[in-house]
Amino acid sequence: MYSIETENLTKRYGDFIAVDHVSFQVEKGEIFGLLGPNGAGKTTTIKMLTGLTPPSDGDALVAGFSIRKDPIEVKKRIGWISSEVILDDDLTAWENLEIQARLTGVKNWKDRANDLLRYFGILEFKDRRTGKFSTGMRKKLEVSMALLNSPEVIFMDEPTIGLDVNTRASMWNLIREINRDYQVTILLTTHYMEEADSLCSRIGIINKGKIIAFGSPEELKAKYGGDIIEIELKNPSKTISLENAAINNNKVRVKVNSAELALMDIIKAIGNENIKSVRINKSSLDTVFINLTGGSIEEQDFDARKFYAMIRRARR
Ligand SMILES: Nc1ncnc2c1ncn2[C@@H]1O[C@H](COP(=O)(O)OP(=O)(O)OP(=O)(O)O)[C@@H](O)[C@H]1O
Repeated sequence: MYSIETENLTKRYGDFIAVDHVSFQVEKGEIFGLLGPNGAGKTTTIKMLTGLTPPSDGDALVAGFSIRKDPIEVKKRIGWISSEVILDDDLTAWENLEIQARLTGVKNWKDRANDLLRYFGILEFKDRRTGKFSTGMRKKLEVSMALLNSPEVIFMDEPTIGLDVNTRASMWNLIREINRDYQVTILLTTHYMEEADSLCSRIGIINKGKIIAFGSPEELKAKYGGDIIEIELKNPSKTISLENAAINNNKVRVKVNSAELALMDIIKAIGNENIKSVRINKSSLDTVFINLTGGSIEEQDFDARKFYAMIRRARR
């Protein structure tokens, strides 16, 4: 059973195609990741799935309703956490929840709000202005707001962008916990490989508006990844014959399916006496992305614009 099914979902801005005939399914209860560099089309996909912008072509069913025909029914059944700040810092946590309840048309929200604040351990701060909240507390409140209408699906656009390492780790735990305890399907976007690897049961890799690969992190690594064995030679002038090897000065890089299985044969082929050091790089989503696109999602892709907008608002 699917919580999200997209078919040829497409968004054009003039002649430019931001999302290009994207089709995928997200199973009920899973954490699904859309992974890709800045400008790949992740936010635009979320905006279409949450009814914020209509598709130019194609359609999607979210919680069983068409985003084209029944956007209002879709909105009733989803929660959304944007990478932008959504809290009003001049209001208390409780007042922010009240606004959320009004915006989403949730009638008897108070018991649910109390339960959520208790679940996240911030009930005692409910009457404190959110301007005084730590980043971790803000995230918990934002997630509480997204869960207020008991959604079937929560969309999270770059949920950990700009967070420090510790807060990011807490956010990962929190995402896993709400997925388990509230049985909510989660679709998140990220350009952090390790985030997708750690959190998602399945991933769609999106680049230039197209899904270029699809599967569990393990499947993607097995199909497009591969381990790399790097050997430093003592005597680079000695001839070496190895398949899939790139030799550069005194370094040999060999791409293999499994480093553990291939290592002994490679050492034998090179000769023990000619080896200075051995390094193994295990297959990662980074290798997958490089193999698929020829480039990597690097830290420079980090979106300073969004991050600083968030900080400015948080300080206001
Ligand atoms: N309203 C718009 N008008 C014109 N082009 C747009 C509009 N919104 C997005 N785009 C373009 O569509 C492409 C996809 O943008 P989108 O925001 O979906 O990417 P993304 O993968 O979420 O990356 P980011 O993390 O930078 O937001 C980009 O090239 C962007 O410039």
